[in-house]
Amino acid sequence: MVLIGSIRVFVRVRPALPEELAASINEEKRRKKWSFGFDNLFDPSHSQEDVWEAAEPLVQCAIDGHNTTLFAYGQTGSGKTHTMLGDSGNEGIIYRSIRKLFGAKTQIEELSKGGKIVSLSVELLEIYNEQVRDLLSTKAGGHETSLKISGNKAVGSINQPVTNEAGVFKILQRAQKLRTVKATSSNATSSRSHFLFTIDFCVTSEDGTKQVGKLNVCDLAGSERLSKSGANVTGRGALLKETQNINLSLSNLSNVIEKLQNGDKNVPYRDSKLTMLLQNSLGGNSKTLCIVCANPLQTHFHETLCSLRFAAKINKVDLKSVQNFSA
Ligand SMILES: Nc1ncnc2c1ncn2[C@@H]1O[C@H](COP(=O)(O)OP(=O)(O)OP(=O)(O)O)[C@@H](O)[C@H]1O
Repeated sequence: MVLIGSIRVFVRVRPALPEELAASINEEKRRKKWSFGFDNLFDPSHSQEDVWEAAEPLVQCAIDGHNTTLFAYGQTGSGKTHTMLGDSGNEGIIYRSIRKLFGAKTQIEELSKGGKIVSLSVELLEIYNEQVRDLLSTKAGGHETSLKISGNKAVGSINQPVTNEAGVFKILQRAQKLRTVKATSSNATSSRSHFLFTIDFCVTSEDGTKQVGKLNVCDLAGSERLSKSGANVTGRGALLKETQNINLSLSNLSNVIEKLQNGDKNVPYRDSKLTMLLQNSLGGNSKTLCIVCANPLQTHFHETLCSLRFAAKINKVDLKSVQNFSA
Protein backbone atom coordinates (compact mmCIF):
# COMPACT_ATOMS: atom_id res chain seq x y z
CA MET A 1 0.00 0.00 0.00
CA VAL A 2 1.40 3.40 -0.97
CA LEU A 3 0.74 5.81 1.84
CA ILE A 4 0.35 9.07 -0.02
CA GLY A 5 -2.58 11.40 0.54
CA SER A 6 -4.98 11.62 3.39
CA ILE A 7 -7.66 9.14 4.31
CA ARG A 8 -7.78 5.46 3.64
CA VAL A 9 -10.97 3.48 4.27
CA PHE A 10 -11.33 -0.19 5.01
CA VAL A 11 -14.70 -1.85 5.36
CA ARG A 12 -15.14 -4.88 7.59
CA VAL A 13 -18.32 -6.93 7.59
CA ARG A 14 -18.43 -9.11 10.67
CA PRO A 15 -19.86 -12.65 10.72
CA ALA A 16 -23.41 -13.21 11.97
CA LEU A 17 -23.31 -14.17 15.64
CA PRO A 18 -24.75 -17.57 16.65
CA GLU A 19 -27.89 -15.93 18.08
CA GLU A 20 -28.38 -13.97 14.83
CA LEU A 21 -28.04 -16.93 12.47
CA ALA A 22 -31.58 -18.24 12.93
CA ALA A 23 -33.02 -14.76 12.35
CA SER A 24 -31.07 -14.30 9.14
CA ILE A 25 -32.24 -17.49 7.39
CA ASN A 26 -35.58 -16.05 6.21
CA GLU A 27 -34.17 -12.73 5.12
CA GLU A 28 -35.12 -11.73 1.63
CA LYS A 29 -32.25 -10.82 -0.68
CA ARG A 30 -32.33 -7.27 -2.02
CA ARG A 31 -32.24 -6.79 -5.76
CA LYS A 32 -30.90 -3.26 -5.92
CA LYS A 33 -27.13 -2.89 -5.84
CA TRP A 34 -24.96 -0.03 -4.70
CA SER A 35 -21.29 0.28 -5.64
CA PHE A 36 -18.66 1.98 -3.50
CA GLY A 37 -14.90 2.31 -3.69
CA PHE A 38 -12.69 1.39 -0.74
CA ASP A 39 -9.04 0.65 -0.09
CA ASN A 40 -9.79 -2.73 1.44
CA LEU A 41 -12.77 -4.94 2.10
CA PHE A 42 -12.85 -7.62 4.79
CA ASP A 43 -15.67 -10.12 4.73
CA PRO A 44 -16.73 -12.41 7.60
CA SER A 45 -14.02 -14.94 6.71
CA HIS A 46 -11.22 -12.45 7.42
CA SER A 47 -9.39 -12.63 10.71
CA GLN A 48 -7.99 -10.06 13.13
CA GLU A 49 -4.58 -10.94 11.66
CA ASP A 50 -5.78 -10.05 8.12
CA VAL A 51 -7.03 -6.66 9.28
CA TRP A 52 -3.81 -6.02 11.22
CA GLU A 53 -1.63 -6.85 8.20
CA ALA A 54 -3.44 -4.19 6.20
CA ALA A 55 -3.42 -1.61 9.01
CA GLU A 56 0.19 -2.14 10.10
CA PRO A 57 1.76 0.24 7.52
CA LEU A 58 -0.23 3.08 9.11
CA VAL A 59 1.16 2.22 12.54
CA GLN A 60 4.62 2.24 10.97
CA CYS A 61 3.90 5.78 9.70
CA ALA A 62 3.45 6.93 13.31
CA ILE A 63 6.74 5.30 14.29
CA ASP A 64 8.37 7.08 11.35
CA GLY A 65 7.26 10.43 12.78
CA HIS A 66 3.83 11.12 11.32
CA ASN A 67 0.70 12.09 13.13
CA THR A 68 -1.45 9.02 12.49
CA THR A 69 -5.04 8.25 13.37
CA LEU A 70 -6.91 4.98 13.03
CA PHE A 71 -10.57 5.00 13.89
CA ALA A 72 -13.42 2.53 13.78
CA TYR A 73 -16.79 3.80 12.67
CA GLY A 74 -20.11 2.02 12.37
CA GLN A 75 -23.44 1.09 13.79
CA THR A 76 -23.64 -0.17 17.34
CA GLY A 77 -22.76 -3.87 17.54
CA SER A 78 -21.01 -3.88 14.16
CA GLY A 79 -17.58 -4.93 15.47
CA LYS A 80 -15.65 -1.70 16.22
CA THR A 81 -14.44 -2.70 19.67
CA HIS A 82 -13.62 -6.18 18.39
CA THR A 83 -11.53 -4.66 15.59
CA MET A 84 -9.74 -2.02 17.66
CA LEU A 85 -9.33 -3.81 21.00
CA GLY A 86 -10.47 -7.42 20.54
CA ASP A 87 -10.11 -10.09 23.22
CA SER A 88 -7.15 -11.93 24.64
CA GLY A 89 -6.19 -14.58 22.09
CA ASN A 90 -7.95 -12.57 19.37
CA GLU A 91 -6.36 -9.18 19.80
CA GLY A 92 -7.31 -6.09 17.86
CA ILE A 93 -5.28 -3.23 16.43
CA ILE A 94 -4.38 -1.41 19.67
CA TYR A 95 -2.86 -4.52 21.30
CA ARG A 96 -1.06 -5.49 18.11
CA SER A 97 0.37 -1.98 17.73
CA ILE A 98 1.80 -2.19 21.23
CA ARG A 99 3.29 -5.60 20.49
CA LYS A 100 4.84 -4.20 17.32
CA LEU A 101 6.48 -1.45 19.32
CA PHE A 102 7.78 -3.45 22.23
CA GLY A 103 7.82 -7.07 21.04
CA ALA A 104 10.70 -9.17 19.74
CA LYS A 105 12.98 -7.28 17.28
CA THR A 106 11.33 -4.15 18.57
CA GLN A 107 10.84 -0.92 16.76
CA ILE A 108 12.03 0.78 19.93
CA GLU A 109 15.40 -0.98 19.62
CA GLU A 110 15.61 0.13 16.00
CA LEU A 111 14.81 3.73 16.88
CA SER A 112 17.33 3.79 19.74
CA LYS A 113 20.30 2.96 17.51
CA GLY A 114 23.18 5.46 17.40
CA GLY A 115 22.73 6.77 20.94
CA LYS A 116 19.21 8.05 20.36
CA ILE A 117 16.87 8.26 23.32
CA VAL A 118 13.32 7.09 22.73
CA SER A 119 10.56 8.17 25.08
CA LEU A 120 6.97 7.05 24.84
CA SER A 121 3.88 8.10 26.71
CA VAL A 122 0.28 6.97 26.63
CA GLU A 123 -2.95 8.93 27.06
CA LEU A 124 -6.36 7.29 27.38
CA LEU A 125 -9.49 9.41 27.19
CA GLU A 126 -13.16 8.81 26.71
CA ILE A 127 -15.71 11.29 25.43
CA TYR A 128 -19.02 10.54 27.07
CA ASN A 129 -21.99 12.86 26.53
CA GLU A 130 -19.59 15.50 25.16
CA GLN A 131 -17.52 15.35 28.35
CA VAL A 132 -13.84 14.45 28.12
CA ARG A 133 -12.74 12.03 30.84
CA ASP A 134 -9.32 10.73 31.75
CA LEU A 135 -9.33 6.93 31.96
CA LEU A 136 -5.82 7.00 33.44
CA SER A 137 -6.90 8.96 36.49
CA THR A 138 -6.13 6.97 39.63
CA LYS A 139 -8.14 9.21 42.00
CA ALA A 140 -11.35 7.59 43.27
CA GLY A 141 -14.04 8.54 40.73
CA GLY A 142 -11.43 10.72 38.97
CA HIS A 143 -12.28 9.27 35.59
CA GLU A 144 -15.74 10.82 35.86
CA THR A 145 -14.40 14.37 36.08
CA SER A 146 -14.91 16.39 32.93
CA LEU A 147 -11.74 17.93 31.46
CA LYS A 148 -11.61 21.18 29.53
CA ILE A 149 -9.93 21.33 26.14
CA SER A 150 -7.41 24.00 25.31
CA GLY A 151 -6.28 24.05 21.69
CA ASN A 152 -6.42 20.36 20.92
CA LYS A 153 -5.33 19.07 24.36
CA ALA A 154 -7.40 17.86 27.29
CA VAL A 155 -6.21 20.10 30.12
CA GLY A 156 -4.68 18.09 32.99
CA SER A 157 -4.93 14.70 31.28
CA ILE A 158 -2.28 12.18 32.26
CA ASN A 159 0.47 11.35 29.77
CA GLN A 160 1.82 8.18 31.33
CA PRO A 161 5.44 7.41 30.38
CA VAL A 162 5.73 3.77 29.33
CA THR A 163 8.75 1.56 28.82
CA ASN A 164 7.41 -1.90 28.12
CA GLU A 165 4.54 -3.88 26.63
CA ALA A 166 3.28 -5.25 29.95
CA GLY A 167 3.03 -1.75 31.40
CA VAL A 168 0.89 -0.50 28.50
CA PHE A 169 -1.36 -3.59 28.57
CA LYS A 170 -1.97 -3.08 32.28
CA ILE A 171 -3.12 0.52 31.95
CA LEU A 172 -5.13 -0.28 28.85
CA GLN A 173 -7.02 -3.08 30.59
CA ARG A 174 -7.77 -0.86 33.57
CA ALA A 175 -9.01 1.89 31.26
CA GLN A 176 -11.25 -0.54 29.35
CA LYS A 177 -12.95 -1.48 32.62
CA LEU A 178 -13.65 2.19 33.39
CA ARG A 179 -15.15 2.93 29.99
CA THR A 180 -18.88 3.63 29.91
CA VAL A 181 -20.63 0.54 28.52
CA LYS A 182 -24.38 -0.16 28.66
CA ALA A 183 -26.95 -2.54 27.25
CA THR A 184 -29.00 -1.18 24.34
CA SER A 185 -31.64 -2.97 22.27
CA SER A 186 -28.94 -3.91 19.72
CA ASN A 187 -25.86 -4.70 21.81
CA ALA A 188 -25.69 -6.03 25.36
CA THR A 189 -22.32 -4.36 25.94
CA SER A 190 -22.58 -1.22 23.88
CA SER A 191 -19.80 1.36 24.22
CA ARG A 192 -21.53 4.64 24.94
CA SER A 193 -18.39 6.73 24.62
CA HIS A 194 -15.60 7.41 22.15
CA PHE A 195 -12.41 5.74 23.39
CA LEU A 196 -9.20 7.53 22.42
CA PHE A 197 -5.88 5.75 22.87
CA THR A 198 -2.84 7.87 22.06
CA ILE A 199 0.80 6.92 22.12
CA ASP A 200 3.35 9.72 21.69
CA PHE A 201 6.90 9.02 20.52
CA CYS A 202 9.85 11.31 20.91
CA VAL A 203 13.26 10.31 19.57
CA THR A 204 16.07 12.57 20.75
CA SER A 205 19.38 12.37 18.85
CA GLU A 206 22.78 12.92 20.45
CA ASP A 207 22.85 16.44 19.02
CA GLY A 208 19.55 17.19 20.80
CA THR A 209 17.31 17.18 17.70
CA LYS A 210 13.92 15.65 18.34
CA GLN A 211 11.65 13.63 16.09
CA VAL A 212 8.10 13.25 17.35
CA GLY A 213 5.26 11.04 16.21
CA LYS A 214 1.79 10.27 17.42
CA LEU A 215 -0.50 7.30 17.03
CA ASN A 216 -4.18 7.77 17.86
CA VAL A 217 -6.44 4.76 17.82
CA CYS A 218 -10.12 5.55 18.38
CA ASP A 219 -12.91 3.13 19.03
CA LEU A 220 -15.87 5.39 18.37
CA ALA A 221 -19.24 4.95 19.99
CA GLY A 222 -21.76 3.32 17.66
CA SER A 223 -24.16 5.30 15.54
CA GLU A 224 -27.75 4.24 15.97
CA ARG A 225 -31.24 5.39 15.17
CA LEU A 226 -33.14 6.39 18.31
CA SER A 227 -35.92 3.90 17.61
CA LYS A 228 -33.46 0.99 17.30
CA SER A 229 -31.48 1.79 20.43
CA GLY A 230 -34.65 1.76 22.52
CA ALA A 231 -33.67 5.28 23.59
CA ASN A 232 -37.02 6.80 22.65
CA VAL A 233 -38.86 4.70 25.22
CA THR A 234 -40.25 6.71 28.16
CA GLY A 235 -37.99 6.49 31.20
CA ARG A 236 -34.83 6.01 29.15
CA GLY A 237 -33.91 9.69 29.01
CA ALA A 238 -30.24 9.05 29.78
CA LEU A 239 -29.95 6.64 26.85
CA LEU A 240 -31.71 9.16 24.61
CA LYS A 241 -29.22 11.90 25.57
CA GLU A 242 -26.28 9.54 25.01
CA THR A 243 -27.56 8.43 21.60
CA GLN A 244 -28.19 12.02 20.50
CA ASN A 245 -24.72 13.09 21.65
CA ILE A 246 -23.08 10.14 19.88
CA ASN A 247 -24.93 10.82 16.62
CA LEU A 248 -24.16 14.53 16.77
CA SER A 249 -20.44 14.09 17.31
CA LEU A 250 -20.24 11.46 14.53
CA SER A 251 -21.97 13.81 12.15
CA ASN A 252 -19.53 16.57 13.15
CA LEU A 253 -16.66 14.21 12.40
CA SER A 254 -18.13 13.54 8.99
CA ASN A 255 -18.51 17.31 8.34
CA VAL A 256 -14.92 18.01 9.36
CA ILE A 257 -13.55 15.28 7.10
CA GLU A 258 -15.70 16.43 4.21
CA LYS A 259 -14.49 20.05 4.55
CA LEU A 260 -10.88 18.86 4.73
CA GLN A 261 -11.34 16.76 1.61
CA ASN A 262 -12.82 19.76 -0.21
CA GLY A 263 -9.93 21.99 0.83
CA ASP A 264 -12.36 24.26 2.72
CA LYS A 265 -10.67 26.89 4.92
CA ASN A 266 -13.38 26.92 7.61
CA VAL A 267 -13.23 23.49 9.16
CA PRO A 268 -15.70 23.17 12.09
CA TYR A 269 -13.31 21.38 14.49
CA ARG A 270 -14.77 23.24 17.48
CA ASP A 271 -18.26 21.81 16.95
CA SER A 272 -17.49 18.68 18.97
CA LYS A 273 -15.00 17.43 21.55
CA LEU A 274 -13.94 14.56 19.30
CA THR A 275 -12.87 16.80 16.43
CA MET A 276 -11.27 19.31 18.82
CA LEU A 277 -9.02 16.55 20.20
CA LEU A 278 -8.25 15.10 16.76
CA GLN A 279 -7.66 18.49 15.14
CA ASN A 280 -3.94 17.95 14.54
CA SER A 281 -4.43 14.36 13.48
CA LEU A 282 -6.93 14.89 10.68
CA GLY A 283 -5.89 16.62 7.49
CA GLY A 284 -2.55 18.26 6.72
CA ASN A 285 0.30 15.76 6.61
CA SER A 286 -1.46 13.33 8.93
CA LYS A 287 -2.22 9.79 7.94
CA THR A 288 -5.70 8.55 8.67
CA LEU A 289 -7.33 5.17 8.39
CA CYS A 290 -11.03 4.70 8.96
CA ILE A 291 -12.29 1.16 9.44
CA VAL A 292 -16.00 1.09 8.78
CA CYS A 293 -17.60 -1.88 10.50
CA ALA A 294 -20.83 -3.40 9.27
CA ASN A 295 -23.37 -5.90 10.52
CA PRO A 296 -24.14 -8.61 7.89
CA LEU A 297 -27.88 -8.88 8.58
CA GLN A 298 -30.54 -7.50 6.23
CA THR A 299 -32.39 -6.01 9.20
CA HIS A 300 -29.47 -3.60 9.59
CA PHE A 301 -29.34 -2.77 5.91
CA HIS A 302 -30.19 0.94 6.33
CA GLU A 303 -27.55 1.48 8.99
CA THR A 304 -24.98 -0.36 6.86
CA LEU A 305 -25.86 1.77 3.86
CA CYS A 306 -25.47 4.95 5.97
CA SER A 307 -22.05 3.76 7.18
CA LEU A 308 -20.96 2.93 3.63
CA ARG A 309 -22.12 6.36 2.45
CA PHE A 310 -20.04 7.92 5.20
CA ALA A 311 -17.10 5.78 4.05
CA ALA A 312 -17.59 6.75 0.42
CA LYS A 313 -17.74 10.44 1.34
CA ILE A 314 -14.39 10.39 3.08
CA ASN A 315 -12.67 8.02 0.67
CA LYS A 316 -12.33 9.55 -2.73
CA VAL A 317 -10.46 6.80 -4.53
CA ASP A 318 -9.69 6.53 -8.21
CA LEU A 319 -11.78 3.93 -9.96
CA LYS A 320 -8.86 1.59 -10.61
CA SER A 321 -8.98 0.41 -7.00
CA VAL A 322 -12.74 0.20 -6.63
CA GLN A 323 -14.16 -2.89 -4.97
CA ASN A 324 -17.86 -3.56 -5.14
CA PHE A 325 -20.17 -4.06 -2.24
CA SER A 326 -23.78 -5.06 -2.63
CA ALA A 327 -26.20 -5.18 0.25
N1 LIG B 1 -15.05 -10.12 13.20
C1 LIG B 1 -15.75 -10.65 14.22
N2 LIG B 1 -15.72 -11.99 14.44
C2 LIG B 1 -16.44 -12.55 15.45
N3 LIG B 1 -17.20 -11.84 16.32
C3 LIG B 1 -17.26 -10.52 16.16
C4 LIG B 1 -16.55 -9.85 15.11
N4 LIG B 1 -16.81 -8.53 15.19
C5 LIG B 1 -17.63 -8.38 16.25
N5 LIG B 1 -17.90 -9.57 16.82
C6 LIG B 1 -18.80 -9.77 17.99
O1 LIG B 1 -19.98 -9.00 17.77
C7 LIG B 1 -20.43 -8.37 18.97
C8 LIG B 1 -20.48 -6.86 18.80
O2 LIG B 1 -19.17 -6.40 18.51
P1 LIG B 1 -18.54 -5.08 19.17
O3 LIG B 1 -18.88 -4.98 20.63
O4 LIG B 1 -17.12 -5.04 18.78
O5 LIG B 1 -19.39 -3.97 18.40
P2 LIG B 1 -19.25 -2.40 18.48
O6 LIG B 1 -19.37 -1.92 17.08
O7 LIG B 1 -18.03 -2.00 19.24
O8 LIG B 1 -20.56 -2.01 19.29
P3 LIG B 1 -20.90 -0.67 20.14
O9 LIG B 1 -20.84 0.47 19.21
O10 LIG B 1 -22.32 -0.92 20.62
O11 LIG B 1 -19.94 -0.62 21.25
C9 LIG B 1 -19.46 -8.82 20.06
O12 LIG B 1 -20.00 -9.95 20.68
C10 LIG B 1 -18.20 -9.21 19.28
O13 LIG B 1 -17.43 -10.17 19.96
